[in-house]
Amino acid sequence: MFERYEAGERAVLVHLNFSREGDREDLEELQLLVSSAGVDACGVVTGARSSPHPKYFCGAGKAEEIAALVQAEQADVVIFNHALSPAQERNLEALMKCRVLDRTGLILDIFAQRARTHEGKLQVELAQLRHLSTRLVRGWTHLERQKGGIGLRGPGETQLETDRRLLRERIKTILRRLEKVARQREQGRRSRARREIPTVSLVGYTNAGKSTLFNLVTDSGVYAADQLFATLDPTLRRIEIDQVGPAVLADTVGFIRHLPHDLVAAFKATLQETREADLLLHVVDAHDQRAVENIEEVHRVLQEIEADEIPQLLVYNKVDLLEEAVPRLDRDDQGRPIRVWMSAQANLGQEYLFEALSDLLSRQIVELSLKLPPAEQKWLNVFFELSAVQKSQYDEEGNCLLTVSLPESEWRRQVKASEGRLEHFIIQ
Ligand SMILES: Nc1nc2c(ncn2[C@@H]2O[C@H](COP(=O)(O)OP(=O)(O)OP(=O)(O)O)[C@@H](O)[C@H]2O)c(=O)[nH]1
Repeated sequence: MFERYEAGERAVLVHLNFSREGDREDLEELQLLVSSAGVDACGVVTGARSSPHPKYFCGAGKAEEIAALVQAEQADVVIFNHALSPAQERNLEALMKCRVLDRTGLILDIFAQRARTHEGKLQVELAQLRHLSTRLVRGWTHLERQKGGIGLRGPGETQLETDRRLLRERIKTILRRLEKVARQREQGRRSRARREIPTVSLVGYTNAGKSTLFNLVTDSGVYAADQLFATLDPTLRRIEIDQVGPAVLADTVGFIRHLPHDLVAAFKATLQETREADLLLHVVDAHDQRAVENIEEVHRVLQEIEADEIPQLLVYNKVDLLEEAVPRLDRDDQGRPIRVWMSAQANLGQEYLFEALSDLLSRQIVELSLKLPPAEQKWLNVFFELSAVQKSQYDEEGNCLLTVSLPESEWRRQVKASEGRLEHFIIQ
């Protein structure tokens, strides 16, 4: 993984409006991302365009304006709140005489700073190398060799061919290692399923307070900071829940608007943990004016990664910042917990969270009687693997009569895997 980061660098931010809706927020988010990277924004250039310009992304006049600001402010880097093509980046760097970074590059740098686990680091490096491989061109890297810092792209142009080969080899090695890590993780997941330990995943918009909540609940030292993406890797801890016993709590990376799609793919394994969860704790910053939009955005992403059918508990965090709200647990008409109001930082309302966890997870075990015809008895192995079989016997026709007990979410997953057939074998 590259160490490309230097705190205290001065950046000029560029944000162009292509449509009116949401523009202001996008710029705010860029500013958050930049401060999260430890960079000082020394100027902002905004503008409007109907479509990107092929040479500089912005128009030539706007590019001159940015270059003048870079000069006046002695900026180290220019950060575009957009996706630039490699050619645009090169053209801009030649004109600005400083490093130019696009939104993907910036987010990658933040990921690189924050990755802690082996798998997370490999994923970040892979995404960085892929981003870099499209940008490794003759006559371009001279600027990067002068000094370190964000946006440093790597090897020099005289080494171009060697660099390309090394890059390909490195990518292959990382892919092999990632495969191995994924296999190990899958084994871990299976053995958890065998022991029937439920998994609870924290999800939520970035900066909602997931890591703080994770620390409070598990009493461990996961890094929490008032910065975006303080969490990159799913961090797993065991917790004890009344009437349920042990459960695994997973902290995951925060969601963000307009996360470049190739980054979502790069972090698929990070999100994998979320897909396999029995329950999602959807943490919301109750004090954020955009709380409702953030909830919608998280739902949209969960849908994208096919985690939207997993039961969810909304955790409205940071109630200490609200005048009217007090820690409490809201239930629906059937008495099912739907919302917890608490403060992870001020340690308020933790008991409501545990009450809801106990209630939701103990409700989730289903017990079913099934009659599997001879042609469908591979399912017996599946249920044995999951330690779900309570009783099994055969009748004269060779049907297997069995009673299974397993988490509702696991049952739903198996029904899906059987394309719905399993449901026809239930006997009342
Ligand atoms: N006032 C207040 N601040 C909180 C509370 N919980 C978390 N914070 C603060 O909110 C900021 C973000 O918290 P994190 O726990 O890092 O948030 P996160 O959701 O894990 O963030 P990402 O890793 O970016 O996804 C930190 O400065 C916390 O101290 C709370 O209950 N009240």
